[in-house]
Amino acid sequence: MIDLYDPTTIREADSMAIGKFKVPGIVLMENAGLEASLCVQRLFPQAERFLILAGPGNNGGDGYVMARHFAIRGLLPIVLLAGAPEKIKGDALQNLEILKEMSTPIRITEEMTVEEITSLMSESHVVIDCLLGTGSKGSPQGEIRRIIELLEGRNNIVSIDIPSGINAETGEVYSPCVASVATITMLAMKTGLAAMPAAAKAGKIEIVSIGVPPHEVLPSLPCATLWEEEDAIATLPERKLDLHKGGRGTLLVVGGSEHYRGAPLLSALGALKSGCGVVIVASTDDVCREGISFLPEAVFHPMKRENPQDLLCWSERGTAAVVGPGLGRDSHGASLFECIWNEWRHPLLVDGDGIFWLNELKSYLKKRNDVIITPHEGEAARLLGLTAKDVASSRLYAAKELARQWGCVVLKGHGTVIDTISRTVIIREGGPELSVPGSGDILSGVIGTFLAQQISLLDSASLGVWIHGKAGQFLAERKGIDGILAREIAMGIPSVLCSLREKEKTKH
Ligand SMILES: NC(=O)C1=CN([C@@H]2O[C@H](COP(=O)(O)OP(=O)(O)OC[C@H]3O[C@@H](n4cnc5c(N)ncnc54)[C@H](OP(=O)(O)O)[C@@H]3O)[C@@H](O)[C@H]2O)[C@@H](O)CC1
Ligand SMILES: [K+]
Repeated sequence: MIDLYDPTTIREADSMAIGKFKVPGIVLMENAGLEASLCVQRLFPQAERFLILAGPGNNGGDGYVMARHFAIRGLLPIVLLAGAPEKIKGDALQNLEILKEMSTPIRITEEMTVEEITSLMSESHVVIDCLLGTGSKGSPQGEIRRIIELLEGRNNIVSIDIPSGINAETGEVYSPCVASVATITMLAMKTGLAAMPAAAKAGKIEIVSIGVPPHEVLPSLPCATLWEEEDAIATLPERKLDLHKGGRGTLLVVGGSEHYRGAPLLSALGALKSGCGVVIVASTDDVCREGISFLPEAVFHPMKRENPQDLLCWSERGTAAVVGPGLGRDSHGASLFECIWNEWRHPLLVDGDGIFWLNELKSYLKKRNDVIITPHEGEAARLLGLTAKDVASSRLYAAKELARQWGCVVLKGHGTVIDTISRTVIIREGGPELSVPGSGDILSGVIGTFLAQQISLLDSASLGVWIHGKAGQFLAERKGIDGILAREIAMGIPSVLCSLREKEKTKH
């Protein structure tokens, strides 16, 4: 698990380092710049010529320290000051003054032509972005804007602390924004570096020390966490030797309609391939009849249109339900959804058309605190009264708002965000291979499986998303990212689980 902190918390930690540990700010900057310069050399061992683009704040200050250490090692740094030099103050100014005493070239971008700047960029082995850090606000302006625009298309940029032009708290990307091959971030990872769309601008992330122990200056609860394989291993349900199928959970999947017959079957497949004990597909007569040949391992419950309550006969045996895959948007779908939401007494996952009905029927629905909703950006936008573009540009914010209304939300898309108001988890496994029809249905079954085994909402959602993403990734490595069928993702899940359990064994 990688802990993530917003810029305000990081700035408080910096102040605490200065206050509690009595480490002067200039020493923190020295440590940050020295460590960052070493890190750049580890990433680019052959590089000799470094172009350091420095903004007016302390992010620029880190750049002057880096330039000094490159020069000490006999390398060739050049510093370009972007923006008015009279704005530079404090620790950054002091480091600039030191640098001025050395022979390192320092130039002011405002006095340079585009050709001069771009030819320096082209001649450098590595361009280092020290334009804006955690003190940046909104889209880059003035000279900094001009310089970022000139960086467009370059593939040798390393950003210091954050790529200039992202919002380090929300993961929003402003225009223009630096796109880096690597980001060297100080003290701890910032939330915006893990959240899409900004995560795509950061490249490989390296965390460097500023000379104080992070756990001494950072709060014990991070603002969010990035899930890793070790978290999936730690969350896997236990498998005792005398396990029976009931111990693997009993999941009811409610969905399917005339035009969407496959969705509940894919959800059931996702559940069975994730190790669910019993899966009951409650659907139309046709789906149940045809479903038996697709998935004979499932139990089928043909629904009575006139009596949705009939489904509740599974309340005794069932331990969780998924409602929504292909459910349909006619009155039958509405009454089924309302019945399950208001009367099903076990944890519930709402997906697909279930999310449509959630929005339509919200004033008729009881308050529940055992529900996971799994919208994609379009569905999230509808629930929030925003556009899909708004949601895509600020995924952390959208997930938090949805969690406030519904308790636990899985905002799908690359860099899935899971939010329960008090906790935020980001999962980066999986890529474009997962954006295929039926992939979300599979995911609902995977998460449903863990819910059915009494794993908490947050852990079920995180484990389900991680496994689904990893299955996609394994598949993409062998077959590429195009033409994957959703059922192939499900078929890959046992290998993911197997590899996690193998690693679990070696840990003990
Ligand atoms: N604190 C510490 O102990 C340590 C901090 N460290 C380093 O300091 C960094 C934070 O430094 P910081 O606070 O000086 O902010 P930073 O991002 O460099 O720039 C602020 C300047 O940019 C300007 N500006 C803002 N937005 C803008 C925009 N959109 N477009 C154009 N200009 C804009 C803003 O102008 P103003 O708003 O004041 O007019 C101001 O002049 C941090 O990321 C890390 O690298 C490390 O050394 C470890 C120790
Ligand atoms: K930067």
